[in-house]
Amino acid sequence: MREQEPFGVRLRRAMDTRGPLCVGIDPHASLLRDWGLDDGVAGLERFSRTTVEALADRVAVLKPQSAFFERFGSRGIAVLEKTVAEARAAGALVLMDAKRGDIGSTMSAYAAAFLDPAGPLFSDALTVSPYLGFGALAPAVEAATAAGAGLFVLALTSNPEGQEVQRAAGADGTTVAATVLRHLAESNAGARPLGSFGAVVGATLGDLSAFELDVNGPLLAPGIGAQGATPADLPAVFGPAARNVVPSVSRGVLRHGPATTGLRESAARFADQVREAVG
Ligand SMILES: O=C(O)c1cc(=O)[nH]c(=O)n1[C@@H]1O[C@H](COP(=O)(O)O)[C@@H](O)[C@H]1O
Repeated sequence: MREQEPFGVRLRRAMDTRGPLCVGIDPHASLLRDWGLDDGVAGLERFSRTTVEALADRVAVLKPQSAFFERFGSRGIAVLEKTVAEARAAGALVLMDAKRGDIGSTMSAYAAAFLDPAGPLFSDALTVSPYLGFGALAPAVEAATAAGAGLFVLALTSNPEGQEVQRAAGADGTTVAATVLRHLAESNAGARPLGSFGAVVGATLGDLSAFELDVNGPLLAPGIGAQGATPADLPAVFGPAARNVVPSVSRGVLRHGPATTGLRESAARFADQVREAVG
């Protein structure tokens, strides 16, 4: 039985009350250094806890990037577990950025790792990769639905290298990205006010009017800040779908730590700029 409301319902509410900003928790070695922390598990823990304490009570979504925790092995994963639990307890929705994707039978295990409410890494949503076929993600779709969780499926990523795969077209001229977006629209059909199955669409990509971005689900828009995009770019990239965009910033906010005020003021500035750009 579902233990909580669907992710799309919870996300829409959070976007409406807190504003739509997502802040990534990406403990780069260079950021740990800049914060005066050691590049080890103690530094990782301090960095993550500081970010959660500064932001989890005010931004809609926090997005820990799993790789930065995995690089410390089991002790890093233990910090990730605490980070997820503390962020959720403080009221943020947690999007686990692990970009998982495998054949269906293995995808079931990834779903158990991140989308089973009984698991220690259970998160409100998970980033997943559709490049083994959207259908291979079915176990994650099922697990997310059962748990009231969500998925963000890579569609048009913020990095320039993504285009050779994502804009490749089949015999009928349909691009890979358009196919992913169509599957998402089908997965979200009938959901109100917003489906739980989102797309990742970079804010760096310029005009995307060739793509049907209205999938009745959220659109995670990374690339703001360090990768060069700004909130002012959102209307031109997303058009009418901008109302469903969750703009995502990692280094652009994190570089203002370790002071809590620095992190909060930076997030507030991005949130203001998003409000000015998309209302
Ligand atoms: O899924 C993501 O979050 C993601 C997708 C994408 O297309 N581009 C992208 O940069 N990301 C992630 O978003 C974050 C961007 O970090 P900054 O460039 O520091 O804001 C990193 O954690 C990336 O892994």
